[in-house]
Amino acid sequence: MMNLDEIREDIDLLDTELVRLLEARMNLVSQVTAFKQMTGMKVLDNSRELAILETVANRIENPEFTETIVATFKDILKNSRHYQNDALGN
Ligand SMILES: C=C(O[C@@H]1C=C(C(=O)O)C=C[C@H]1O)C(=O)O
Repeated sequence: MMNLDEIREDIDLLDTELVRLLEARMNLVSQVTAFKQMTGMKVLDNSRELAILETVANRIENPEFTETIVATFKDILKNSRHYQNDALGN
């Protein structure tokens, strides 16, 4: 079994990767924002968000983590909308 420092080192490595992935996601969200600005589409797309959350829930292997991970993705989507609304001056 790993000691606490070793476990935290692994968490830090994963967090590094998560930040990289979240920044890559936000770069794509930023492109969606530009598209919405040009087309006048609304920021919120409820059916798209429901589809994302369903896909996420289906991908989780350990059901013990479902609630936490789905809640995390709900926050990601909420903050993505917040970013878009700020960028669009809403
Ligand atoms: C990025 C979009 O805007 C919103 C945020 C989403 C996201 O962060 O994935 C998904 C749907 C929208 O409510 C989008 O429409 O694709």
